[in-house]
Amino acid sequence: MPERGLLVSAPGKVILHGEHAVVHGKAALAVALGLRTFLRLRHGGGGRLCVRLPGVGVRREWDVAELRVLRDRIAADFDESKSPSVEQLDVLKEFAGIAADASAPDSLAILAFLYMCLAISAKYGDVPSVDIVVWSELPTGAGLGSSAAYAVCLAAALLHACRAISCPLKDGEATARWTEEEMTLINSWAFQGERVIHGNPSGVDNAVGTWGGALRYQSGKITSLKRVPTLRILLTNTKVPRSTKVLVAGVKEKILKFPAIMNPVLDSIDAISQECQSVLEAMPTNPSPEYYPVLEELFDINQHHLNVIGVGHPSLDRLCRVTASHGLHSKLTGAGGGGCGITLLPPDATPLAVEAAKRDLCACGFECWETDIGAPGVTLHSSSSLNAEVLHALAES
Ligand SMILES: Nc1ncnc2c1ncn2[C@@H]1O[C@H](COP(=O)(O)OP(=O)(O)OP(=O)(O)O)[C@@H](O)[C@H]1O
Ligand SMILES: C[C@@](O)(CCO)CC(=O)[O-]
Ligand SMILES: [Mg+2]
Repeated sequence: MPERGLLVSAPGKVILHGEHAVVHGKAALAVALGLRTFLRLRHGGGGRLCVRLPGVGVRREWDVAELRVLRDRIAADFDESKSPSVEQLDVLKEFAGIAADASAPDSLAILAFLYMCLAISAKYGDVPSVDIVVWSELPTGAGLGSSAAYAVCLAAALLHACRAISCPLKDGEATARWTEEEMTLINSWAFQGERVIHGNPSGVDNAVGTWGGALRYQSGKITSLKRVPTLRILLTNTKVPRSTKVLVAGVKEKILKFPAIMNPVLDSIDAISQECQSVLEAMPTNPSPEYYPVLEELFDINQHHLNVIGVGHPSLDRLCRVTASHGLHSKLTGAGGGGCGITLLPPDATPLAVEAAKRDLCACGFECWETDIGAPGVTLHSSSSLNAEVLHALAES
């Protein structure tokens, strides 16, 4: 890789089943999306570190010397297995002029950046003098893992800048992936970044952002699905804003208040993930309609459960009603409370029915699109793969 810099990307994700339950030790099934976050890092020199995050309206620049002092102030023995402490985050907030209880997208993005940059540079090298810009095809805060894709890109780029991971890209190659061991390191640091943004993440989103494909995740254990059929999924963004951190905290509160009522619901969600995995692994790669009634029923049951644990929203109820009126089954995906829903499109759904459903969803003010699933995880790109459109967007940001 030339010293000029690097370009990395990581995919968003769709959780088929197991959101929220996965935070409490149950299984989740998740697939990587064909929508990605990109990060370009350029070695700057001049002792400055510059970050541009156009998706959340951030443009910040610091003296590397100033960041070194800050790092030494919060220095502990930083490690990829250590959570950021409240005290460390308080010092970073004060430094960046962020209110103690701030939860705005730009504040959380800066905080995650500062933590990851200082922690990684403390462990592996020095604070790098670089220019970083991050942009995304993912909607922010809509349930598609934008925070994890951001954290995975940051982890890969900062580890690379500190020479803690190699440069797998060979001359003439457009893209390359890191080794399993390096991806494990990227994933662990991305998890710490997710902790800054989410408070108490399960780790499923950063696992998908790192490894890509389709996987089962439970208590940190990642298993690739044996076989993933080509599922057609319609994604719908209700555009209702919500915060994963707040929703995850709300579920925890409900479980503590009504353990005997909520724990069986989480067990049932776990059984749904199990059942869905068995069906997916039994399905032929090419879609076959006979498996779909079970998948659809599992969507319906889980959507009810997610309402019971308090993460539904009237906009998501509406989404489910609209698609049901066209014979299609939907559930929320990610943290819920608004954000995105997914609709299963069986091979025997007529193009007319799908088009009519899309039209009615758009008439509700929602945005919907079909996208590929099972995309590759964190990837290093040659900088020549930046197309004109992207270069223009970078110049504008
Ligand atoms: N492209 C980006 N640039 C900078 N920060 C980002 C970007 N994308 C996401 N973020 C950060 O992640 C936060 C959104 O994370 P949140 O977990 O609430 O939503 P999500 O990850 O999109 O959904 P879910 O966690 O349910 O899948 C934003 O508020 C911002 O701080
Ligand atoms: C809601 C949740 O289960 C998924 C968010 O995409 C939170 C998490 O697993 O960290
Ligand atoms: Mg998130």
